[in-house]
Amino acid sequence: MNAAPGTASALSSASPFEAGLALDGFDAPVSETAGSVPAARDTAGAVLRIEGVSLAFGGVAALVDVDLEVAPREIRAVIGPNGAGKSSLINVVSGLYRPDRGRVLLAGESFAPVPTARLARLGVARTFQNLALFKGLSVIDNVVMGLTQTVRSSFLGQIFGSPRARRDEAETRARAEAIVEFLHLTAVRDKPAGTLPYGLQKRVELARALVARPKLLLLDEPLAGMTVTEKRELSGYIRNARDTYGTSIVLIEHDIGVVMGLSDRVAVLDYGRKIADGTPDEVRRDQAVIDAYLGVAHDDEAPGNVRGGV
Ligand SMILES: Nc1ncnc2c1ncn2[C@@H]1O[C@H](COP(=O)(O)OP(=O)(O)OP(=O)(O)O)[C@@H](O)[C@H]1O
Repeated sequence: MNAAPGTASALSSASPFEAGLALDGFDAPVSETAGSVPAARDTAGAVLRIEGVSLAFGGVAALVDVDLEVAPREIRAVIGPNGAGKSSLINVVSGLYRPDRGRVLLAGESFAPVPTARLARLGVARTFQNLALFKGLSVIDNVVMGLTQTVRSSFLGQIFGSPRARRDEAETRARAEAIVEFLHLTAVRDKPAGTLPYGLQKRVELARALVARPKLLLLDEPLAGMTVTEKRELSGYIRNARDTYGTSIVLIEHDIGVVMGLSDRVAVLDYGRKIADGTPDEVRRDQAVIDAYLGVAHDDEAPGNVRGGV
C-alpha cells in the first residue's frame, strides 16, 4: 500500500490525525461518525470474530495474537503504519492466508481458509487494493460477475437453459440492475469498465462486491488513489450500503481523515500487534497510537528512526 505524502517530521507539531486530515486535503471528516443507523454492539452476535491470530512469514511476524470483533451493521476500520499487518489480517479473514495460530469465526462459526466461491456463500465479499475488474466487460456485466459464485442452478442447467437457470438468470440481472441504480451507475451501465475514470471503477468494484448482499464486506484500501471528491462520494456510498443492506464492513484505509469520519470503531495495528481499539475519538487520543504514527523508536531500533506512512 502506498503511504500518503508526508513525513513524521512534518507531523510533529500536531496529532497525526489532525495532520492526516490536512495532508489528505480533508478539512473536515467526511460526515458524522456512525451514520444514521447505529451499529449494534452485541458481542455474542458478532458477525466476525478473530481470536488470537498470529501469522509469520519466515522470521517476520506479520500478526501477533490479534483479536478483533465486528458487530452487525458496524463499519470497522483497521489502520496502522506501513507493514503493520493490515493486509495480512484481511487476507486471513478472506481465507487467502492460513494463520499459524488463532481462529476466525464468522457468525459464531469457526472457519478455515476456504476458496472464494465458498466464502461468497458464507456471506463474505471483498474488494482488492488494486482494481480487479474485467476491463473489457460492461459495468453491468462486471456487477453480474459478483453473483456467479452464488447462483444455485447447475452448470448444465445454465447451458441448456433449464427453467431454474432462466429464473436464476433473471434474478441475477434484477439484483445487478438494482445495485447499479443504488450506486448511481445507471448512466454508465453499458460502458466497458476499463474506460471509466478511476473513481467510478472503484465504485463498480463496490457494486460487484455488494450485489450478493454480503453480511460482511472487506474493503482493502477502497479510497486509494482517489481525488478528495471521489473519496467523499465513495465514503457516502459505503455508509449507505451499511444503512440500506445492513452489511458489516471492515476497511483498511490510509486516509485517516476519512477513516475517522466513516468508522464506528477503529483498531490500530503496529508491528503486527493490536495497540488500540475503540471509537475514533478514543483512538485519536491514544498515546500509543500517536507514538506509532509519529515513529517513536522501539527499543530495538536506532534512536531517531522515524516511520512515516500516514
Ligand atoms: N507474502 C508475504 N511474504 C513475506 N512477507 C510478507 C508477505 N505479506 C506481508 N509480509 C510482511 O508482513 C508484514 C505485514 O505486512 P502487511 O502487508 O500485512 O502490512 P500492511 O499494514 O498492510 O502494510 P502496507 O500499509 O504497507 O500495505 C510486513 O513486514 C510485510 O513485509
